[in-house]
Amino acid sequence: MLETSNLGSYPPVFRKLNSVVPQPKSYSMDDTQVSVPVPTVDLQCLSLHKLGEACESWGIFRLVNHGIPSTLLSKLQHHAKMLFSLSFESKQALITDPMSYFWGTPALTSSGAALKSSSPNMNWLEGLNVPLSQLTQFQPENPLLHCFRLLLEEYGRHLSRIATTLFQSMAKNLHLDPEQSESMLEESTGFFRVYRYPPRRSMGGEAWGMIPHTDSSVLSIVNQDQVGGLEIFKDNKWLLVDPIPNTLIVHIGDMMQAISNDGYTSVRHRVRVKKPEERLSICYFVFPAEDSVIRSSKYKPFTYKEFQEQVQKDTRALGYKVGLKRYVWALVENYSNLMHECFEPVKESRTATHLVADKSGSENSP
Ligand SMILES: O=C(O)CCC(=O)C(=O)O
Ligand SMILES: [Fe+2]
Repeated sequence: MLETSNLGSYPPVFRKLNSVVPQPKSYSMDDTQVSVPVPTVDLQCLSLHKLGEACESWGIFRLVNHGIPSTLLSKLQHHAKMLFSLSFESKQALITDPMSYFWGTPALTSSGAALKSSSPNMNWLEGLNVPLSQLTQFQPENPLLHCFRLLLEEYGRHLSRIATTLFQSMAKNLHLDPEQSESMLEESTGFFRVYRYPPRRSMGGEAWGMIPHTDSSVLSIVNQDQVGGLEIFKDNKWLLVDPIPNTLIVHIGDMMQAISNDGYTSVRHRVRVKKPEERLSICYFVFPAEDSVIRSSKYKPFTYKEFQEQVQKDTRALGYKVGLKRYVWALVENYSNLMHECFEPVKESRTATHLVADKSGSENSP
């Protein structure tokens, strides 16, 4: 429950607990909530067949027997909770480069600052952005932050191991060329997002913690507390992914979708904030090496760097992420044919976006 004494820990915009946040129609909250048992993958006895099925049919799975001590998971959650409960001003002062503190949006620039978007949507969250490769440079004097940093470092080593093991098994399943696939998951690109979703009280007090989106990553690995709120879109329905202690949720991201030639799907998901309790999650994202070219029969070749720059451009200009649709061969070709038929020069402002943008698609996120 949100204690009044804790109010000062929230960014001011979240302190008017009963204010209604405007949400576009496509994000309407009235659909029913049904829990879904997402497929389970056991990392200790990894079945390539089960893993393949989960990635093809769901784009998400629950990971068990991952080898992370439960004490590390609970210490991380506990420390994250304590950090977030510091005053808003202390967090702004303490959380400095290479970490960053943000709220209201998960869309950040490469330096970790909130990205200015044309979208009016408010995501009901505050978060820390933590680039793993720069974590050792962060030597905070604050003992709580120092301890949290050490825990994240240890956790980061586990997640690099897990992501690599999973990716290598996926690459085997997909018969990827081992030499080419090596640069498709670059451990040094890994970063954490630690989120707190402030609670909402009754009476019209509803908002999205995070609006519907797909992740741009190869893989994303979520460690959520027991409050719940993560939902996925499957078979035209939004379904709740219940929290289960000591398990992790793995999402297929856009890059994995492209690498797999659409064999695996980057799952659309969102976070609902409804309960009068705050929710905490610690999410890990990993990407291809920035300049490695991703080739597939579905998409024109691109590097992750280009993709990310495009996502940021779209988010600034349109208010949402166009994502992979921008790179679909057929759409790109149709568009240029259309232009030739019209005998018109292709104007800078009329890019393929106008043909492929899908506002229900998503806002930018990792
Ligand atoms: O907090 C969560 O459970 C999910 C966060 C998420 O989807 C994201 O950061 O992209
Ligand atoms: Fe996400």
